[in-house]
Amino acid sequence: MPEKMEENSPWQTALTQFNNVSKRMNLPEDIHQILKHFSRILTVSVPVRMDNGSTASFEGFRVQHCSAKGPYKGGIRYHPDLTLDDLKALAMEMTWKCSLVDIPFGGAKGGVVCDPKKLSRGELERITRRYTYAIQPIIGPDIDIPAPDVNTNEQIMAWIMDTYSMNKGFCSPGIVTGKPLNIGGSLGRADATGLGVAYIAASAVRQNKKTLKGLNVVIQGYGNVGSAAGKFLEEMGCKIVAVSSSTGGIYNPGGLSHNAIIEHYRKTGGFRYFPLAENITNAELLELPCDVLIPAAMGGQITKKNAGKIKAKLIVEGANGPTTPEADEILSGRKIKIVPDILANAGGVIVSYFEWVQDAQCYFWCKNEVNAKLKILLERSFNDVYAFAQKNKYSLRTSAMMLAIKKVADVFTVRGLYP
Ligand SMILES: NC(=O)C1=CN([C@@H]2O[C@H](COP(=O)(O)OP(=O)(O)OC[C@H]3O[C@@H](n4cnc5c(N)ncnc54)[C@H](O)[C@@H]3O)[C@@H](O)[C@H]2O)C=CC1
Ligand SMILES: O=C(O)CCC(=O)C(=O)O
Repeated sequence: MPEKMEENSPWQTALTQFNNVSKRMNLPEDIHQILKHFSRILTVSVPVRMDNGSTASFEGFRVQHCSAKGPYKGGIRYHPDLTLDDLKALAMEMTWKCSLVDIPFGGAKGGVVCDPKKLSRGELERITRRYTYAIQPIIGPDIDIPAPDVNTNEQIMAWIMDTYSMNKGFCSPGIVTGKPLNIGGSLGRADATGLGVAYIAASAVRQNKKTLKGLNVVIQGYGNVGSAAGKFLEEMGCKIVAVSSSTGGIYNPGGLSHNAIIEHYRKTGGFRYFPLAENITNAELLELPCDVLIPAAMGGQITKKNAGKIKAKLIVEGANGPTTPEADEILSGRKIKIVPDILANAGGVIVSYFEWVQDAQCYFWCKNEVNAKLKILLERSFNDVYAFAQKNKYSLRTSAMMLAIKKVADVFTVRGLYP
């Protein structure tokens, strides 16, 4: 019997999902035991001088799950509600994600408990530099390579790269990905996760002999991932009908122009009160009628409370962990297809891998080359997962996890890392 999955913390959910998939695929017990634990969890104190002269101490973490296939890889999140529990779930998911799309990394995730909206640029820089100093003993271009996640961006990656390089005494571009171009960033990284979401949406509708042309799309969270997905899906012929940020969203069944809503956000700091659109809450947005729903904000948004009211035909998970296991079951009973996060949002870490490769060889690729390689990896991964799901009658999530875990287990078997 699979373990019952309550709407629990992200870590309990990730662990229960792993336990259930592991049981289903008869994962050897010794490998199961290795993978349910973490290689290393570091908690750090980040004391920082604030602009008003006081000193504040923030809590920071770096969680490293498994490095059997290569250095640890995963983003850095700045959020006031961040917990170690969130990061454990996210780090484990990074191991599965990298494995699924065949890039030579293991999983990690980190972050600082802080609210960037309440910090000045100087405070943000000092937090980032002090956090980098604190986790420096366990990161490195061949050890653990951070990247952007929620509320972090290429400027923050530049400060991490600079602090690490200063402490080492030489310039080390390969320490982070998602950096600005002029310090070793890759063309295409900023948009890669969203472009990947669009490629995956196209692959998913292709299975029903359809194209994206004319499909209505709703996107929760129009940040780095959501807005890039919106831009590319619009270019591919979709109609973006609703978008949101943490303060709420807008809806126009006739369609919203990507450029116009971005300009409105730039001027007002939000999407609400956009001309010719209805203001809606994030909860209302998830229940709108549409062809494709893209959650691209925080985890745990689609739950047993709203899963019965979702009207989308297809869900493509831009965010990490947006659907709880109970919601998954309800949606699957309602025949709503879900492309899981570890496949749908893998475009970001794939181009991070390309950035790391380019930094190592000190030779940089053009954007077409980056995007073409991204498309090949994502379409191949989607086809593998889809074929496995069809053959075995599993959901796309279970199939993706099984394929990913199997590849990690095979590495343990060959390397002989287990007793
Ligand atoms: N940045 C990346 O390359 C990758 C990000 N992800 C995941 O995608 C999601 C979004 O990440 P980013 O776009 O990088 O972050 P971001 O910080 O650029 O954007 C987040 C967006 O979500 C909105 N938001 C925050 N809380 C919300 C809430 N409670 N309800 C509705 N909207 C809310 C924000 O206002 C913002 O528009 C996260 O789950 C992240 O882990 C996954 C793979 C890669
Ligand atoms: O680009 C990366 O290395 C990691 C991105 C990330 O944190 C994620 O895929 O969730």
